[in-house]
Amino acid sequence: MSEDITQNDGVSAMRRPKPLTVVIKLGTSSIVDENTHEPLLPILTLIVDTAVKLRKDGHRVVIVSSGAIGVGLRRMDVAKRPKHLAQLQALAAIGQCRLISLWDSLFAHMAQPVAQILLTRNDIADRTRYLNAQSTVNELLDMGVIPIVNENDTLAVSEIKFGDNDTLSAITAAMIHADLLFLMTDVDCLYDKNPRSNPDAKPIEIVEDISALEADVSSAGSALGTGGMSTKIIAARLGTSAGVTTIITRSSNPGNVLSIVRYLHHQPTKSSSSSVALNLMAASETTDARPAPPLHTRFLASNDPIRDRHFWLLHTPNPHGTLYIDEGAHKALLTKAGLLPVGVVDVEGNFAQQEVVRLVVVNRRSSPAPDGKRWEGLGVEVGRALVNYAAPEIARIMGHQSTEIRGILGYADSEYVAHRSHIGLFRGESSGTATPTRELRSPAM
Ligand SMILES: N[C@@H](CCC(=O)OP(=O)(O)O)C(=O)O
Repeated sequence: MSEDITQNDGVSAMRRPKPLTVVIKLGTSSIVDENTHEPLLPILTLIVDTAVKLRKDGHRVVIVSSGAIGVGLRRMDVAKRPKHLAQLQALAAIGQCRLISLWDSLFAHMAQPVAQILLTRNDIADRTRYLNAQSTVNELLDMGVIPIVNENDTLAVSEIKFGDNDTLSAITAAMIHADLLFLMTDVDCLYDKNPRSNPDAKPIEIVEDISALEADVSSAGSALGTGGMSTKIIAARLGTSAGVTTIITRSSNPGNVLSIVRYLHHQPTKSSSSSVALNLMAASETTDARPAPPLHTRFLASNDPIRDRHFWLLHTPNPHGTLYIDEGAHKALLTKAGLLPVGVVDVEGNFAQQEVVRLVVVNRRSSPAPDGKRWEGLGVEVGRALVNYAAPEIARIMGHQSTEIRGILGYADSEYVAHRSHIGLFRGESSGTATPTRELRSPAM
């Protein structure tokens, strides 16, 4: 992640880290006052200042901005967030237009163009739309524009909602292979206990392995927003699994973002071969004399990130069905083999070829439910796959050798029910779309 640059004299060559792609997520409570719903102009102005400085440092910046409903409440003089979905959607439609115009006018003072991107989960579910969203955001970044992303609340109903913008920001960051995701919140960082009720709570500054995290995430979201600390942890799991270093820091001091990025992007020595990737790691911090950055929690990105098609597969909502597979098949998937029909135990749903299904591991030796439901509802979801055969076909070939497929179906498109490159396996991160069969590995809380 670093590049060689040759100075004008053509003699001295040094390495300087490549610019970063930085996603900054602001929740409703950072955008509008919780009681009056008036925009928090001092914070918004500082965010603009920070984003413009990051751009001047050469970085690519995306803002994920909540606040449409909050701004809509103020615009229509509605005192309390309504419960009715249609009213919320109407307020979001009113507020989003004001919100983006507010961002646009603030950034216009600094001659910084911005763009509005509104997404629903369905946009992510459809592979073509996902790739379109990815290339549009990348194109905007190449043009030096700051995309401002929010959920398309007017279209999103519960089953196609991200639900909270923490998740949306992590999916956006993963989609564009961001280096850093900042989740701005009302505390400096994550603590081992709730700092509001425990004065001796200790900050957690670096999280190397999020699955081993022990922290109190009981702080609820604000009256307007939907998130809280727990959705930030889910977002951090998503982000880090996709190779995005995820940072929690205080939203009331947006300048922290700039200090942290500069700290992480700093090149310690001229001759060092260290890269941005190394700088994002905890170990490098013990060896250089940089001034400490502001307090924050940094979740380190996975060294083996799940990206592109695999990330999309795992986080696409509403899989079309379920394949129950045995433990032998699961083991084979872990060693990077594809899914053969012999390892499939049961099929649920009526999906077609090339649709996404859940993969659920069951223990073949434990007998299926006696009520004729077979394996339905049993097992643990371990991943998702894009299948080569439709549900009725898999029902016929399951348990058989691949060499028998042609004899059974009259044709054989592939020896695999799903090719390994079309299978994504969970590693402890949450898709936010988990099924009841899925055993989520949540942090000890
Ligand atoms: N999309 C919604 C915000 C969703 C939400 O509540 O997000 P957050 O405030 O980040 O918990 C809006 O713009 O009002």
